[in-house]
Amino acid sequence: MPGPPQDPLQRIHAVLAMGPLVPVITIHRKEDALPLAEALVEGGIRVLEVTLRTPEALPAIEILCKHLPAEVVVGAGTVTDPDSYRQAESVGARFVVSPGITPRLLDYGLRANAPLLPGIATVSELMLGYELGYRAFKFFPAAVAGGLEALKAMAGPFPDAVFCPTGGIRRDTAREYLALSNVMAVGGTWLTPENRVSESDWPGIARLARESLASCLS
Ligand SMILES: O=C(O)C(=O)C[C@H](O)[C@H](O)COP(=O)(O)O
Repeated sequence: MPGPPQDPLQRIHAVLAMGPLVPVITIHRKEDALPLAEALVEGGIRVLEVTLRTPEALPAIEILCKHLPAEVVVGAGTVTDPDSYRQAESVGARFVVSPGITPRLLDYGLRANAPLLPGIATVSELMLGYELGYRAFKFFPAAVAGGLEALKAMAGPFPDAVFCPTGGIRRDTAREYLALSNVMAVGGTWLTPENRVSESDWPGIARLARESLASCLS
């Protein structure tokens, strides 16, 4: 049997194929990282994106990579330049998500250990990535950048491009995005509501994940 794909451009497809829902997580208290992630995993989530928006993010990624089961993939979000990309890789991030693209970021992603899911909001941005060989993109901010109709339109000229729309997606709209043939997964913060995290309501987080997955897969 062939092993896992070596090319970062293919490896990001393998990450997106692991689970249809990607929680976008911001960690404010380091001690929340593991119980929060374990609750999501208990609810059926297999891919986690921790945003590099707080000083706790890198230590949190390191903790999660060390303690979560190997079948759970932890990546870094809000990566905007090669320096933060390198930092994310150095703590074990298995993939990297950017909200947008820059030439330096796209170039680094071609050589990186952790594959890149580059963020695009327009066809021209998609084409910049496409020209370098990227075929999987974060579509951000999905709801305001054209939502379902934009993704349907992109399938015409770019039938082999796949997307993880993120931004403004909630439990009731996730299902509609996932029904599109070019959407492999959807991301969002709705899976980790701030009030439940601050109250350490881990059973509530697990339940929300389970219910969201069930409503997307039914
Ligand atoms: O930080 C990044 O790299 C981003 O691209 C932004 C996140 O994906 C959105 O903040 C999702 O937020 P919601 O719209 O609340 O689901």
